[in-house]
Amino acid sequence: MQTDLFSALTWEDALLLLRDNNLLRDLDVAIARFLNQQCPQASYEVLLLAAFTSNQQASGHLCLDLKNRQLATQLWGTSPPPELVTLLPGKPDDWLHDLRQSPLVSQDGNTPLVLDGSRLYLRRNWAREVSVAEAIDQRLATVSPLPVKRLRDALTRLFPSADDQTDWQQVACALASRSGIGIITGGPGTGKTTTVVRLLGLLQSLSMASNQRLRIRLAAPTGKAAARLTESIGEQVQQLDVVTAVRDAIPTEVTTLHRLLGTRPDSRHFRHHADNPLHADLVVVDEASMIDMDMMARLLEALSPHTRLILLGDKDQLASVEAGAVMGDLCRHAHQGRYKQSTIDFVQDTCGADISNYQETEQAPGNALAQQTAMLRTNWRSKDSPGIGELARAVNEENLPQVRKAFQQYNDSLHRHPLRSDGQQLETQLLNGSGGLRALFNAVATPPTQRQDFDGWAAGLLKQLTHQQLLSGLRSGPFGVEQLNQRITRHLQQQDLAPEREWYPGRPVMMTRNDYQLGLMNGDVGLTLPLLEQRNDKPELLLRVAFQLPDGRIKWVLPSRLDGVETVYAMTVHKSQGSEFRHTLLVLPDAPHPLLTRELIYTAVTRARDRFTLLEFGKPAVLDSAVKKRTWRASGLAERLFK
Ligand SMILES: Nc1ncnc2c1ncn2[C@@H]1O[C@H](COP(=O)(O)OP(=O)(O)OP(=O)(O)O)[C@@H](O)[C@H]1O
Repeated sequence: MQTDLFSALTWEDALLLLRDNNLLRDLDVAIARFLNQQCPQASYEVLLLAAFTSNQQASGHLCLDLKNRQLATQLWGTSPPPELVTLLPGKPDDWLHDLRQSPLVSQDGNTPLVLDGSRLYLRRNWAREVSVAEAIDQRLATVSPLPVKRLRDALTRLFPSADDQTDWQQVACALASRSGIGIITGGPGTGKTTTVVRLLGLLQSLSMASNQRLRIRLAAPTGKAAARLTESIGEQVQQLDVVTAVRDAIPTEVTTLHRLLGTRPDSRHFRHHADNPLHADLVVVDEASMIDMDMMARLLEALSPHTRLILLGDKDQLASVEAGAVMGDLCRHAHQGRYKQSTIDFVQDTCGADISNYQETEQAPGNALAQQTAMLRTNWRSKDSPGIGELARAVNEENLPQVRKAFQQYNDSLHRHPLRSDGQQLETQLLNGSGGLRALFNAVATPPTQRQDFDGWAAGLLKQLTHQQLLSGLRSGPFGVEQLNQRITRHLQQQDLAPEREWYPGRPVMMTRNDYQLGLMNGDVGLTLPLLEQRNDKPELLLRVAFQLPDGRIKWVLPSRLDGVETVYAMTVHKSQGSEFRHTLLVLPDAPHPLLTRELIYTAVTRARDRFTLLEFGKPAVLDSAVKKRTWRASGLAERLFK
């Protein structure tokens, strides 16, 4: 039943009106229609709430939390149209009452909608969340205590320089070695890769001492992240202080999660699942903040109970594109530690370190997962460019004076440029300089003459492409990547660097979907290059797009073979996750925007290795407003794990 202006509307009219006002999608209306077919007596309110629940996935939420103070924003967005709000009469308590009475709703997953406390889920999302929580609980219960003395000896060998200060890398290794799951979080350069390589050395040497060689698999959510980790792991394994046989038994090839689980053509299902688990004793997944709830559920399903899982990632980065904020939920209290006395004793015995400052309290108790979680706290890389680390920390701590101070203090690596939207300063910035597009286009214009040099040339240019990257938090609008890419392409044409054609030498492209036949994944970046081929004894210039595969090989693809690609002079911050660029430039629009959040700014800043530039089309307050806004995603995972 409803009131006011729209009192004569049926549930279907109301949903269509909401859809026409972009508050719902066609899919959400279709779900409500389906539910109405299943249960013709379903009430107006329940059908509307079902459609709104379905719509939450578009914003990354797993459910509609009827008791959360952000409910109004979840339902209506940041500027609710007052007359449309009356389409859903009543209050959350009334809705909860209606839902509990509805045959479409249960608490145990036997109905299309599930009400869990005050959280309303579509059954599939609820089932995913429950399965992730249960799988993590099971893994936590798989305790595999190694003899303390052997562990201590091995840890001392691997971390020889551990002084009086707590070496969190060593602690992370100790914790991860004792159960079926370990979580290592830390900002950029805090040594996640270093730690995991030492952990692999530790576990493999202890296992090989008992004549068992661990089957280890390494993975990351995207091809780019996998390629980056392959490179850094390869270097670190070489430096590992273990016997050669152990070093040789540590893989350095990192695959994508999709490949790890085994994609099947034309199917959403993977080859590995509960009935056909992965053949692995230890699985390490990097960039875990990019894993959504669905993928995490599939990953956990594909692991047999004895397989140890290590998740690495930065809990403060943007959450996954799809629904869920799994890493954030798993690491909710990582900063505080919340260790139990037994964990503190274990760390003292194995590492000789005192972590009692991070003990749980009565008000802040630690759960089993917290005992398996370690946060790395020292940024080792920032010694080279401390400004980036300082800025990232200030953003993370919502410390606006410190953000401003960082830009002033580190003006060699941090820059703020106010821009006019009608000027061409943006284009000038991107073209000039050592990592700029002009240098790239010049290099592209001189292809090697010998076939055997093609791959090396392409690898060098793909690396050069990462010297500079323009990012935006938005896709559409004048400051979104779509228009920025058009703008830059136009400018390159005006400068006679690019012709007015779709495909031309120097055009960087990004995959916008997975192409299993080509072995390319959504987010992979390629560069269009001219190749000199001999055809009928004559040199002919052919265009091919070069991609670097996670194992370092170059894959050449005909442009016409690529249908899911877009130009990528500018990239969304979401898509930049898992990548690092020497110079990262972030465009900020002329006014605050709901999508610009602290996590987004932090993620953009931490993509930069040497320099970070803010290109501001509006007032400095746009940055302040973004830093003050936190991303929030409705999910019950943390509560399930911390119950
Ligand atoms: N304990 C340490 N002592 C000295 N240098 C270290 C230590 N740990 C890591 N480093 C150095 O810091 C740099 C960053 O380390 P690493 O690549 O392991 O960090 P990460 O957290 O994996 O970084 P990313 O941000 O790329 O994910 C490397 O050059 C590494 O050699």
